[in-house]
Amino acid sequence: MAPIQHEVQPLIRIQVQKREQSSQAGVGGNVELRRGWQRWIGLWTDRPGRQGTIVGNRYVIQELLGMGSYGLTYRCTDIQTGGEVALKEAKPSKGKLAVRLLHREADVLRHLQHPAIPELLHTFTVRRRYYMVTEVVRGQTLEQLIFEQEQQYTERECVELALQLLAPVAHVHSRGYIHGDVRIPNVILREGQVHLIDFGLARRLGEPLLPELKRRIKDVLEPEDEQATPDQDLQDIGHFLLFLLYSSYEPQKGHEPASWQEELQLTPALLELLERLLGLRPPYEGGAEELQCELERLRLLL
Ligand SMILES: Nc1ncnc2c1ncn2[C@@H]1O[C@H](COP(=O)(O)OP(=O)(O)OP(=O)(O)O)[C@@H](O)[C@H]1O
Repeated sequence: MAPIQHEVQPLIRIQVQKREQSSQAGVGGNVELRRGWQRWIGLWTDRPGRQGTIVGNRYVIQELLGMGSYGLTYRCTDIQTGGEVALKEAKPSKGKLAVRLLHREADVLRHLQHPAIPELLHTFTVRRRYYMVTEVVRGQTLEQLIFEQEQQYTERECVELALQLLAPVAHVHSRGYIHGDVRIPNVILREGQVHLIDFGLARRLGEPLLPELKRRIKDVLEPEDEQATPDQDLQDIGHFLLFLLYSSYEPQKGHEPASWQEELQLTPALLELLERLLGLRPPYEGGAEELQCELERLRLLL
């Protein structure tokens, strides 16, 4: 498969790299030594709970679903209902910021109700650790599908997936928030249906980025990203589409890296849509609704 990361990277707004860069910000002195030390402490303090461990007298850990920058998420059995849930814990090594983000995530999810967004079921604190319980989405993230399963998507399938993703994103906007982190690792596909997860960076429309996060990513933050606007999620859908489209790109022999426009050779209407999403042409003033109409129109052409 094509080296997607490399090809798309120059265009991807810095979100993909935010996490790595954030750990470097403000580090002085012997950077390597300090980083190594922090990594070691992180590995120890963030070691996942074992299978069979009961959390909060109610949730039995079955497996670790994933460890992100600020949280550990487990698939658990709820002893009270017998059902499966996702249990997310703030990453201990990330201290108060991770706990704050998890509280914010639960607060946002409380305001959302959409079939493509996991429902918030419960929050609790045990031994000063905060936990959030949501519906579990059994499936694979688009990141896993593209990079591990080497799944390839046609233009039409990409448009279909973007349309599906737009539904929960539009719902988030209609409730007065932006998701703020619409990326392939935060989109799960289950039985062909898209689900949007990870609301840790969600913000109220117009709300500036948390000062703690701003400090960590000050080198890479674009000024227009500071105040939350729906455009940021739409731009992220543009990057999401690029990742999907590159999944079926095969470089020619002796190929020199070129722009994504040259490499992907897209249907003109799709090219225009992407350029508008990525800020290379006038944006969609009508937000998610206008984008939805455009994608539906495009689907008929492909
Ligand atoms: N409700 C869920 N159902 C199924 N899997 C989930 C769910 N929530 C999270 N996961 C899995 O756990 C991983 C980490 O969860 P999440 O993205 O919420 O953590 P995070 O620390 O906020 O990550 P990030 O670094 O991407 O911000 C996800 O990539 C996904 O694989």
